[in-house]
Amino acid sequence: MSDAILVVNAGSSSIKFSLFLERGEALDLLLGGQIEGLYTTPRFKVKDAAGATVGERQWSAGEPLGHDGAIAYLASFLREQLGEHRLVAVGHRVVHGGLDYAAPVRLTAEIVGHLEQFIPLAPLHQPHNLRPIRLLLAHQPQLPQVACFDTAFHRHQPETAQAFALPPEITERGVRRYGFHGLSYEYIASALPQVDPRAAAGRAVVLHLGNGASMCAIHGGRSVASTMGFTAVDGLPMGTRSGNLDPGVVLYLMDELKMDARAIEKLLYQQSGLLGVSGVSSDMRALLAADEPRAKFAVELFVYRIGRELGSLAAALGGLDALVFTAGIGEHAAPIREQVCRAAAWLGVELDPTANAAGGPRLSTAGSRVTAWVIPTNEELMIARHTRTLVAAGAPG
Ligand SMILES: Nc1ncnc2c1ncn2[C@@H]1O[C@H](COP(=O)(O)OP(=O)(O)O)[C@@H](O)[C@H]1O
Ligand SMILES: CC(=O)OP(=O)(O)O
Ligand SMILES: [Mg+2]
Repeated sequence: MSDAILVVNAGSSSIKFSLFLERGEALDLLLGGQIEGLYTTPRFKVKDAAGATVGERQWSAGEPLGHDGAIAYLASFLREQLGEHRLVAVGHRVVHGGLDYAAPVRLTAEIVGHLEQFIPLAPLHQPHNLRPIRLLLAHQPQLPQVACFDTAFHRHQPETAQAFALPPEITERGVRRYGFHGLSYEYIASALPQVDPRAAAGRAVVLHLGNGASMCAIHGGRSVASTMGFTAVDGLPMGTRSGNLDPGVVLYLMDELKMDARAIEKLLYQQSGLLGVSGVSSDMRALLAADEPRAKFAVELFVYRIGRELGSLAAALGGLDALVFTAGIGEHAAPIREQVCRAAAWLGVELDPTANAAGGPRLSTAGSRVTAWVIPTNEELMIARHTRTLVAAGAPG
């Protein structure tokens, strides 16, 4: 029998989860999976640490499963899987921690109330992140819950990296650059010393290219700049998000197209990015396989923007020692990595095409001045580590 930590990453249409067992110093994955397609075509799939399927279910269109139903289903599934093991804590990914949360925190109803104020800053994520926390607080108030924030890793960036050029009365309201995907970057920063000690002590740009996509400049293990800002719609074009935009475009949409805030929100978060530009799909696999010129242009634009941001982040670092690719596209899309590395040749990146086609981990030639790597991210393990540390320290709940 072991103590178990459940990790929950609840998104707008999916709930991802992992169950870890505490084995001395180690956190061993027992199982991990997700319920995706909530409200449309819900599918549940769970695998054990060796990748074998241990649970699978689909719901028919006549059984619209939402967040609450999915959580109830998960609770009974996990109770069964836990068997002899004892659930000691639940760790959650919470996307926005605002100004106040620069580290993980043991959750109380009061803190959840405080975190609800950031819903407008992360409308695709925050409300869904908080929902299972509220439900668990109501049903199992004695079970320790910990929030791990995507913003926390970036909170110690230099002030110049965090500030917008706005008057202080606006900045003081918390209107500043936060940056996201911090749990992923923190995990990569923890793994890089074993992979490339020189870069871990020096200057690396990590490219988290998933459905949400961002890049982070890391110096000696600390975040110094990132492409996402006040919200997770900033920076690179993403699956359905626009990425950075001249703010004048928003004024134009309001004044000339008479769009209100909700309509603009929908456009920028759900109808833009790879999906909006291609008109085909938000999924990079579909775009790489498509012949339509618009699909090709969406990929070209994605790579171009990455190249531009790379120059900017390398400038913030004062040079570059390594590039690290991670998340769905970064880990699996060799053609994207190849194009990005070619666009980064001027910085000293020399790609080894064979290594790239093989998926790395090293992508650069032996003689390359700047190294390039694939490191699979593990936000769940990072959350489990934080949760264990906080609960072991007896943080009050
Ligand atoms: N083999 C692949 N080739 C190209 N893109 C891929 C591949 N596998 C996954 N992806 C991309 O990764 C994206 C999902 O990344 P992921 O990090 O899992 O996202 P999220 O955690 O934000 O849901 C998908 O939208 C898809 O475009
Ligand atoms: C912050 C963010 O964009 O997260 P995700 O990639 O999960 O959408
Ligand atoms: Mg993700």
